[in-house]
Amino acid sequence: MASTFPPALLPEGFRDRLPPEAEALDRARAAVLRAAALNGYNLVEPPLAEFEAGLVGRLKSTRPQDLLRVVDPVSQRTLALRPDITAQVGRIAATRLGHRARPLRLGYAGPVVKVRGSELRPERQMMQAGCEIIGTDHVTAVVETLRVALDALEDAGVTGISVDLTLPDLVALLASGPMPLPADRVDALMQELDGKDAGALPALGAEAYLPLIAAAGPVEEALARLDTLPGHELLTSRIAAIREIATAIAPRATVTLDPTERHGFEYQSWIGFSLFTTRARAEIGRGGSYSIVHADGREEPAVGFSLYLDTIVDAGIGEVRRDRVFLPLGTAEAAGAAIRAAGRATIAALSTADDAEALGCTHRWDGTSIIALQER
Ligand SMILES: N[C@@H](Cc1c[nH]c[nH+]1)C(=O)O
Repeated sequence: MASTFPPALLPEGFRDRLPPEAEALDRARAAVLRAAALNGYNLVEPPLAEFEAGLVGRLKSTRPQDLLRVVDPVSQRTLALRPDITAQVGRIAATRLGHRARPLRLGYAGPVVKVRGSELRPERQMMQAGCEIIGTDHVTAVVETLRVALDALEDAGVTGISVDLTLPDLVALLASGPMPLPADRVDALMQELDGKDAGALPALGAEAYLPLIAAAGPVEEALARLDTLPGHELLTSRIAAIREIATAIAPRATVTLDPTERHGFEYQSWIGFSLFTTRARAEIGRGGSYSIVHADGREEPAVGFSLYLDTIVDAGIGEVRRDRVFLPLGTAEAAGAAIRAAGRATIAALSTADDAEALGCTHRWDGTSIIALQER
């Protein structure tokens, strides 16, 4: 009979996680939730889908075209799959937890779905896990979120961590104040800064911004270059904040600064950061400050981070092999229970034909003790 299955089993950007990666993903997720709980963040579990209108607007940046949407036959309304849990945490903080004392600390973990993958990360479904502090975006809160992110990453077995700091709203603020530039040129300037195209700045009348291009790299050198810009209160306070953050996390991570990096920071405000490991090309996380829009239009400051657990797992991090002990048919239940209590997995024979090695067992129970199987 001809197969009725489609030639590609899954849509582009979606995949099955198999062993041992599925287990590594689960472990990474547990590491984030442990770090969150130990640092006083309470867990929230928002749903996978909600009304489109609920996901757009809360953080001022999500656009309907960035959402994977469906028309719900039940409500006759457009639903969207969440592309980012941070916006949902913002909704919860502004509504059902609006009365709770601030700062409010919330943690989360779950899958998110993007309408499009990126070059470095073609997957459209990813596991996101993170923490948000709602009620402040002070530098002390930024330092705390970075420390919790580092706790989680270290617990997950990630090494060679670097943190790339950025100042998402810096150019716009400088242009509207201390380093004036007509509003119609600000977008062009930002694009040239994205491309680090120093040659294009004079044509825009934006020579003053040249030091921003040079001010990318290891944090101390980058700050020294930023210091050469004429002293403005705004810049001085940002430089001081970057120094404070860098000093606080430097013992645990390499810190770099790219003051004009905007890519991926659609809603972050004064500070943003990307997390990397030497073992993966793509980011393993991102975060920063932002504001949550309440129903009455009031904006509440917040700061947080999200880790992209798939990138960690794809780098081969977090795979822990557990001993697998084969229990021949008829093994006493108590014997298996004792082996499991010691943290080993048991694989019980269901028939005399079951083969320990073929089933991936590392050991076998011989009725009195655990015998290692030969390495194949
Ligand atoms: N959710 C953002 C990162 C973030 C968390 N909190 C603030 N920013 C992202 O995945 O890019």
